[in-house]
Amino acid sequence: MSEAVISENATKTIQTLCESITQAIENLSPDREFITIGLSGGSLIKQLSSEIPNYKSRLEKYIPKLRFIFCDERYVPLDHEDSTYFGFLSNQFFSILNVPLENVYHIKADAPTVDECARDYETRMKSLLNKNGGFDILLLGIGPDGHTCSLFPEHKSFTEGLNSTNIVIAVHDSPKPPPQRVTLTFSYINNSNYLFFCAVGDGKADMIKRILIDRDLSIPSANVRPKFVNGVLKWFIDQPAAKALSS
Ligand SMILES: O=C(O)[C@H](O)[C@@H](O)[C@H](O)[C@H](O)COP(=O)(O)O
Repeated sequence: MSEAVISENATKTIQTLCESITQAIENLSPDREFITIGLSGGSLIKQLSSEIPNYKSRLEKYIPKLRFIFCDERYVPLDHEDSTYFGFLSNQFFSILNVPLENVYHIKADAPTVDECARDYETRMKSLLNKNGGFDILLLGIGPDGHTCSLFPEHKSFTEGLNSTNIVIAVHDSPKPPPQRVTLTFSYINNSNYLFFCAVGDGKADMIKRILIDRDLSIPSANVRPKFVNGVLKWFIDQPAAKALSS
């Protein structure tokens, strides 16, 4: 199932996203010992952290089951301002929800190389895969160039991300700084149950049209599609990001 939910502004978009995350957790919970949630970086960090307190009471009883991973992460120290983990920590996301930090699977930033960092992260990801061989809920952002996670257009990360059988690959020369990153690959992204994209602002409008109307598969984000009949792909978009859809 694929759906686009257009809200009038960024705040409403994030509210709708948080409502869907909460419902997905409620749906999955009866059958699950634990539920994996993949986080992305960029603007999503602040947006999610500012809205999530409103969902705290509904989420409270599920918190012990939640396991957080990162859909991609920058290979920088864990207390570096570019670290997505640090971004969520410093915006109080985990503390607001009382998530024990041992349930947050961050990269080993002191791995000697980004390749070793990717291999180590993949090893720890394996125990979190669900029976479909994917994750439960992935929260995805999209860049103005159409990248998602650290899978960039016209870049080795994209072809490798499409073809690799690894869960996690290393990126050495990301066009968006910082250059060294690790990222999930498409097969594991697309094996996941709930794929929630969040796109706000008119900087995303052209890409949203090329993905949702033109179905342009040269754009990495357009290749995010659940493989399972029950898989859900939902785009949470504000009016400015949706402005090219009706023209
Ligand atoms: O680490 C990163 O850079 C992200 O994980 C990246 O994939 C992000 O989600 C998009 O670039 C959208 O970012 P914005 O919402 O800030 O445009």
